[in-house]
Amino acid sequence: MTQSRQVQAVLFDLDGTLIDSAPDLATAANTMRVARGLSSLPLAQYRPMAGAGARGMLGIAFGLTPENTDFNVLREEFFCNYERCMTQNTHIFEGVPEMLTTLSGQGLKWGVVTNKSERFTLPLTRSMPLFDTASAIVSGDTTPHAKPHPEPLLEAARRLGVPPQYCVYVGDDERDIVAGLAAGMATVAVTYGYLGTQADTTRWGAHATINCVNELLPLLQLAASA
Ligand SMILES: O=C(O)COP(=O)(O)O
Ligand SMILES: [Mg+2]
Repeated sequence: MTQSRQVQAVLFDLDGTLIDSAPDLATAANTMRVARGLSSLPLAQYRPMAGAGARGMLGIAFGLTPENTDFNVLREEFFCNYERCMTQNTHIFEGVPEMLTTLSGQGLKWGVVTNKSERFTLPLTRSMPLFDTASAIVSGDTTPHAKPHPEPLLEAARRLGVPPQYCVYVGDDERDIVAGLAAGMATVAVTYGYLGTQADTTRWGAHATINCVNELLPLLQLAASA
């Protein structure tokens, strides 16, 4: 982190940052393929696009883009499948529970800002006790705009009662960093989720990039004492 600022709260993206939802997203897309007589595709094929949610999965499964006329109908079918399987093989990334416990122990608040809609975010986070200690959970449809718009991040900061300049936003996609910077927050890009360490995150403009969960706390302590 290059800027000197006192960190009071850490906000996290959900998919690809706190949780690995790629297996269940892939299952929802493969269910659609199988229903059409096509074979399932391997998870490795879906994984790099998991950060783009339904759009990413439908792109891999059927080469679909939001410009296709039947995109919305197929996306709703995907959502219905995902709703049925979304807690089956989704897990929290290694090191996340310990990292959040340490953050809370240091008196920092934490929260979630995701582009997933509340329809999925709320049941998913309620199914994992980890999220009981989150001070705010803001979804893609909680405010009128989703990331890369800064509004959901500003809403989370409001709910935490922490000015945005004292918040750090951690995410695995360029839209996370764009939103964080627009909200006036310090930003950290992560590569351990769906992208892999070869990902070129430098052009996103994040204050820092981490390749594993354990790198976050030293970075924040550095930022806090800089
Ligand atoms: O489901 C999505 O579109 C992505 O969700 P995320 O913002 O938590 O990465
Ligand atoms: Mg993400």
